[in-house]
Amino acid sequence: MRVDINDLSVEIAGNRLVHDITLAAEEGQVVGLVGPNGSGKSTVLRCAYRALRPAAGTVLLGGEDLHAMAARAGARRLAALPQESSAEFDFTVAEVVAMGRLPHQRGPGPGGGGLWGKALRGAGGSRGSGRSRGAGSGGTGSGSLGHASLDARRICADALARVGAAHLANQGFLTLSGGERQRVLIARALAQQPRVLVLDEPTNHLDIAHQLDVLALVRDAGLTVLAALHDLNLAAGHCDVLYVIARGRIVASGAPHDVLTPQLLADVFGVRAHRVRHPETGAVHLLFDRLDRHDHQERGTQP
Ligand SMILES: Nc1ncnc2c1ncn2[C@@H]1O[C@H](COP(=O)(O)OP(=O)(O)OP(=O)(O)O)[C@@H](O)[C@H]1O
Repeated sequence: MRVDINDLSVEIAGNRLVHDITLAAEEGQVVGLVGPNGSGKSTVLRCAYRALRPAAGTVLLGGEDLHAMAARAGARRLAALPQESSAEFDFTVAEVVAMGRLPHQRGPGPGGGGLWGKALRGAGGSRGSGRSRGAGSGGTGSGSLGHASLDARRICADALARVGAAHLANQGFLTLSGGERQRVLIARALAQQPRVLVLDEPTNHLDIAHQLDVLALVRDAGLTVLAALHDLNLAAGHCDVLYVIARGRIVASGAPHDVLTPQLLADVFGVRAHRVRHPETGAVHLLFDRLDRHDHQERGTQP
């Protein structure tokens, strides 16, 4: 399913954070957003997964306005991994992944019982309850899916296995390391079986092997992906198209190595870049040195 973000602007408390952002991800493309800290990547993505309503512009999923869709219809099409999950899930890993199935569950929606109610309580009500569970103390591994269909259980188990976290199924989410949490939240997004994935820094907290595994997994999932990434080599190696954002505006877009030129990297990121070839694969990699701040400021740009 293609994604079109058209002329998107976001204002908070009278400040315009992003201006006239237009970008497109074609069906099955992995599209990366790169840019310095505070440039607006998360703000754009938050509009794309409906955590923020834009002041102007649209987010279209397959040509339909996401912000005009019912919540459940949107969640069947699009799953998100926010940069920092504010929810402190007092649930087992299996239960957290099972929440990915909520948009597909028949019966009452938000405000009703079952998993919807449990998830909503978890996002707010359980904060600070201190009722976290250790490994092996939290039930059956199918967790809250005790009453779910075999199909849903299989989908959740498969999603956990794909991120290499099947062994964590019974562990309390609050007891996980940062990288384990990140992988479980990616499994939850996969269990949602969306057509579009929006990922804000998916490699956050992950060791290098898991960074490569998760990006390969995302690449191979066949979904349309919109991802904010800080590591420019990972972005170049795993994205079909990159958009560069600086100070709330898109300043470049295209195939990764056409976009990440030494000039752009100097202007936008304040670094001197050297292109080198991998001795075995021949793939281009970038090496960076910090540009002298004085030089950088004289060019009228800000890192
Ligand atoms: N709720 C808010 N209120 C005020 N300013 C905000 C709010 N949310 C974001 N901003 C500001 O908007 C700008 C863009 O923030 P955003 O989180 O989108 O940047 P980013 O490119 O994702 O940064 P990073 O790489 O550091 O994650 C920043 O200057 C930030 O301080």
